[in-house]
Amino acid sequence: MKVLVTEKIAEKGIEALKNSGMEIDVDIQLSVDRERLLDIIKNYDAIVVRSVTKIDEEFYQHATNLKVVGRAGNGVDNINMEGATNRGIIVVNTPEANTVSAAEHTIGLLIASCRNIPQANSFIKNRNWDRSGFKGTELQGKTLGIVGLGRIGSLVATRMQAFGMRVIAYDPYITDERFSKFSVEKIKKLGDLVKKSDFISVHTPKTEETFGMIGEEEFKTAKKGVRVVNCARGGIIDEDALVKAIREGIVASAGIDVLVNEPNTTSPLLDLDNVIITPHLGADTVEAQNNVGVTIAQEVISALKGGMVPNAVNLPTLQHQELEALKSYLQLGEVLGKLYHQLEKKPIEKIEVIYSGTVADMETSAVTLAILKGVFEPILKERVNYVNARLTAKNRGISVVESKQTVNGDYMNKVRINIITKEKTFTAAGTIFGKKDARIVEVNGFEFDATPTPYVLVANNTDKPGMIGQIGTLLGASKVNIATMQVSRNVKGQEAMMFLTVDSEVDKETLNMIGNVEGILKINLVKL
Ligand SMILES: NC(=O)C1=CN([C@@H]2O[C@H](COP(=O)(O)OP(=O)(O)OC[C@H]3O[C@@H](n4cnc5c(N)ncnc54)[C@H](O)[C@@H]3O)[C@@H](O)[C@H]2O)C=CC1
Ligand SMILES: O=C(O)C(=O)COP(=O)(O)O
Repeated sequence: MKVLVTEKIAEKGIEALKNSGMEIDVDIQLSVDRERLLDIIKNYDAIVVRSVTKIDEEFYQHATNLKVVGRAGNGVDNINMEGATNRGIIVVNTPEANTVSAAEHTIGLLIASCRNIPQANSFIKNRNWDRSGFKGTELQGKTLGIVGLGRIGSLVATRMQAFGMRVIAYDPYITDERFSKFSVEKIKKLGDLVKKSDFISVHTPKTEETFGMIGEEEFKTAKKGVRVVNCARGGIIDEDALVKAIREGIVASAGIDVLVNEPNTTSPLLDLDNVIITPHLGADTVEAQNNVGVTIAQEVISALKGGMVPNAVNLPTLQHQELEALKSYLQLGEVLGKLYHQLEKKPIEKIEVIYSGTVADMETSAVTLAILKGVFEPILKERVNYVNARLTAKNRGISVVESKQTVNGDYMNKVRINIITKEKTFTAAGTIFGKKDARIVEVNGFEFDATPTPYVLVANNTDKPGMIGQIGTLLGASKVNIATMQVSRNVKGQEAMMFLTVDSEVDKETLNMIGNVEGILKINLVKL
């Protein structure tokens, strides 16, 4: 596997990638040398970027072997998510790794701007001593309005409370409990927050809704002398409107870490004395970069290995513990799904997934993805993965319905799939014994207790003497060892199903010979 790193990440991260046996190329120039990037990206399985490299539709068209985009950081606004999902490319980031640094930088900008620290520093370093031009303002007793009370916003909120600030926030997407948890007053309308705040700090992602959300209209109603900070994304506070509001004396100072266009040395904000600007340094601390580097390396490695990754942006969000608890169910889900196209050939109309018992209390959306991945893998191979499994079903006109039953049946937990076609419904069910032992417990109404193994022979036969012996003889003759064997029937003398786990592949000729045995109705080698 080859990984291209186009922006500076911590040495520890590079080492971790190398130690996993990947071939790593680091070329920081490629973040801005677009032509060369597009030219060589086809040679790579994964790319690791920060906020500079633009991962857009044109990029994906050249990245024909790409499986993973690793964002060594938090914001993913430089990455086209739809393009990745359509192609089954996993996008992973490190949303927790640099939050403290971003919050601390926000606070640094807030204090430095309201006390004119950078301006005074430049002044004295130019060999001037004059205290008259730098009078600041205290924080204590002032109102800080936070827009976006997420990871970083909430850290800023609690830290600024220690300065004696009254903290209010506008975030329509979080619960009242989150406001209470951080002792932050909830403001229902952005306009009201703007009117009440002495300081405004934005902490939302850049979205269609947030881009320009603090603009000319908002500045018209803001308190005269309001101070603003943007350490989130350029343009959340509209840059032109900010320049105007500063010139008009509405905004007393601004602390800015991010600009709409980066890198940028020509923004009019740079000409204003009461604006202090840093070149996107929010995440630039030793701790954050070590954290980010090591985390992204681990994530890219697991994503390349084809598994679920906790911080995959275009997959259900899972915490590490949740993922641990779900691992065996993901494996079981894939196994159940894989049975279908290896046993049946009918086009699917609908897939029902029923979770019952203890698994019903878990975050099962990822297990449904595992089932869908399993269903399509035998016919689409590596073109289907966790990222595009749902989309693949949708594009094929297949509806997917999940339901949960908390009542326990025969098993502590059970995952059941009903695959509905025009002619019939295929069913399969499985359970997890103990902590991690997956078992197939039912296929098409026949009950088993079968441990999935890479090769399974599944036969439908008439329930009569001699069937097992004949299959055993034919497999023995072709040197295939039977590991385990289970036979299930519902009515004596009618149809039965055999489940034989075998230690190696069974060749076509042997399969044909078994198929020709009188009483064998159907035989399939299933690869799980
Ligand atoms: N300057 C830097 O170097 C860094 C910047 N960032 C940026 O900081 C920002 C915040 O990051 P996190 O706190 O980790 O994100 P988060 O996802 O934890 O929190 C964002 C919050 O914004 C809220 N939100 C979304 N749309 C909103 C709207 N229209 N109005 C009000 N609230 C809205 C969400 O409900 C959420 O609570 C992101 O833009 C991220 O890219 C992050 C790290 C470093
Ligand atoms: O993590 C983020 O969202 C940041 O803004 C940090 O960006 P960077 O990795 O320093 O280019």
